[in-house]
Amino acid sequence: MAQPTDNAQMNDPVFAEEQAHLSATYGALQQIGRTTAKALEEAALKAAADKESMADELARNFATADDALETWADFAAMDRIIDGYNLAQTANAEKLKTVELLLKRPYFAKIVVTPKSTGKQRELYIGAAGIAGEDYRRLVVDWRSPVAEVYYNQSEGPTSYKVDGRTIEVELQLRRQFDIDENRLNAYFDTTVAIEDPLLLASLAHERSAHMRAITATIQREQNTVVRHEDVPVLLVRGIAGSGKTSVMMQRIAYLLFQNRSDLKAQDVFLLSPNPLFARYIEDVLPEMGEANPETLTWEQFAQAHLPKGRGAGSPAVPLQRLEAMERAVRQLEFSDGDFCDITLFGTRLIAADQARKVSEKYGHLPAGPHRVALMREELWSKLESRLGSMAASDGIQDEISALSIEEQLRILGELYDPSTEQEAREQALVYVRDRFAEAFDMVERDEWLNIEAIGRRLAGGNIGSLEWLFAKMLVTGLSNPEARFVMVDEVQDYTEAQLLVLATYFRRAHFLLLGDPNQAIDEHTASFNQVKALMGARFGQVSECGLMTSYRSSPEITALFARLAADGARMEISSVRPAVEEVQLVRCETADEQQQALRRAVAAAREAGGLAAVVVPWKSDLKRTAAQLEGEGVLPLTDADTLPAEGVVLLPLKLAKGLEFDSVVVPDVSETVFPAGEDIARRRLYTTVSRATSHLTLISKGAPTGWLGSL
Ligand SMILES: Nc1ncnc2c1ncn2[C@@H]1O[C@H](COP(=O)(O)OP(=O)(O)OP(=O)(O)O)[C@@H](O)[C@H]1O
Repeated sequence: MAQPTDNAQMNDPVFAEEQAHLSATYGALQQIGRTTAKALEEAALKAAADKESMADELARNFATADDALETWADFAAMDRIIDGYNLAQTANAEKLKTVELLLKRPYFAKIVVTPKSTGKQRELYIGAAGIAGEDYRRLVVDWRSPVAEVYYNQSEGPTSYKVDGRTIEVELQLRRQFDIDENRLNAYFDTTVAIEDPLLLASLAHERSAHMRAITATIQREQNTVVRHEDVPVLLVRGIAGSGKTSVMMQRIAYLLFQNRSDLKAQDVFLLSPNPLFARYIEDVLPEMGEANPETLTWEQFAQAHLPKGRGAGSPAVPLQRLEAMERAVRQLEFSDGDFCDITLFGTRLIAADQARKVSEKYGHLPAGPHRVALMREELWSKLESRLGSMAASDGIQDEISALSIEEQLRILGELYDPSTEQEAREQALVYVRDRFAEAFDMVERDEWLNIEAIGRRLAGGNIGSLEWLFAKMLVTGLSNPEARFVMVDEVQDYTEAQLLVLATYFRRAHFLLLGDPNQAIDEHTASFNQVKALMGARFGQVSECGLMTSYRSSPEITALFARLAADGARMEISSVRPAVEEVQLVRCETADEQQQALRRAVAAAREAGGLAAVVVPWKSDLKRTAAQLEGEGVLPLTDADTLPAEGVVLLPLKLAKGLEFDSVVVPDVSETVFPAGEDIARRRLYTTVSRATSHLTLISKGAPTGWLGSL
């Protein structure tokens, strides 16, 4: 391994050579940037000028059918030319984005490989994106390109990578990592082993920041298995706390977007995150990699998007058997009179329940399910149109329009209401009525003419909560998102089987990446990994699995503590790659007063240690009391609506701390009363709490500490 000091750099020919290569690459990138920006500007000017002259030259002659055809052909040709400009502009804009990204750090690694087949040595520089020089030679190779796999495999000598399922055998002669800022080479390292990976250690040594960072340059071998995993219906990743599950998930999204560049858009990817605070914590990772964010939502946001207004997401603790019974019952479902509702808007009934019932009867020969509902929806749509048509013809409407302000008339009609003929009056009235009742079409589209509550109760054989309501709607109307291509579920151990079934039904064509840690299941009734596998296996046929056992977050001392708290199977394999910091502090107090003093001292020490510290309490209901104990200490209580600050001391409940990390963590009470030794959920809650800390952990106990801590 070469890690040149400043002095050594002067005399190190390799360093000088690499600095020269970096300077040349940087210069080339700047040149590409300039050329591309110029091309963009010139093309924009030319397009504007051409559009103007093309528009002037257009004959706009519709006198005869032939003239009209010719005019349309001219228009189409003009459109094609404009499309061509737009395409070139988009490509150039993309290129400029890549240059901007690479100018921050042109590359982070170099590999020298010799393919067995050709025996011709290749030198490749790997960066956050790929780009070719003006001479068309590859300047930087994208980290997601097939050959870059060799870098992540981390072994010198004979190795291989895959292209379209074909294995390419190569000899890796050199694997060099770089610490680079713009055009300055700080150091280079020739390495293969993670534990001696200086770039990784340097990256881990940086203070943690308010936002999660991409780990592109330092993805480890076991993590790379997940990032570059072949496309499978369901990939289940089990990883200990801080093993990089979330980081790996973000890298995989970037990888998939690259792999499927031609047809996968970020909006076809969905990310289920534990809470909005966490969603904000990760929102910079993909943009930092030059990619757009996927649709990120919590379970509550997902559920509420489909539930009737005012209905909460409800409890997810619904037995799976109940949903399975509903699935069986829907096969025998018959609609009955009470299953239909009026569509009413602003006090006007636009579609009567009885109309919906009649439409349903018309399709009575079909099973009461998605196909029949789709046909009914279409017919009710037409009925709504005719209803609005007759409303437009009624006298009252004309008075309503006349009473509108000038601004409203212009907004809705695009002109003032001043019809010269009956026909014109009716046309304008129709525009007005359609605008006023536009929401009614959405109501028809959302099948609000169906009484899902009543149908759901029949399917479930009793009263239903929000989750059953949602599932009943999916079963009966076919509500789903068949366009979604990938669904990522972080913290999967916190989902119940029922929630997973709802997600699997809604995203029925998507491929799933599920990441979690059974030791971090902090709620009752959530699915075990075996249950996750059985459920997803039954729906999608195949569940592939990967494991992550190294902690990149916590010091060895903290990792050793949560490894002791892990369930037996995982305990032995858990390790940390960070340098040692300090022992975990356990402060035993006998009185409430002592505990408060200890807490205040711990908070002061955490503040002193720098970075971001958190006081993590078990429940939301503990917040008020702890905040009172810490009054005057400048501790910031956090809620769902907040964003994580870069430094200071925050106070938050465990549920909100999920997935996050802090330089210091203070736990106000780890006594037997709060974490009873006989309860497994207490073990998991303690494991999750302590594993939020990267460097400093202080546990305070009022009375005897929980038996889960053993002889700490
Ligand atoms: N290969 C890596 N290189 C650099 N940093 C890494 C790497 N892998 C993980 N990390 C860092 O380790 C920390 C933990 O990562 P992450 O939050 O993704 O883990 P996790 O498994 O999702 O954690 P948890 O389940 O405990 O919430 C983060 O600070 C992340 O940046």
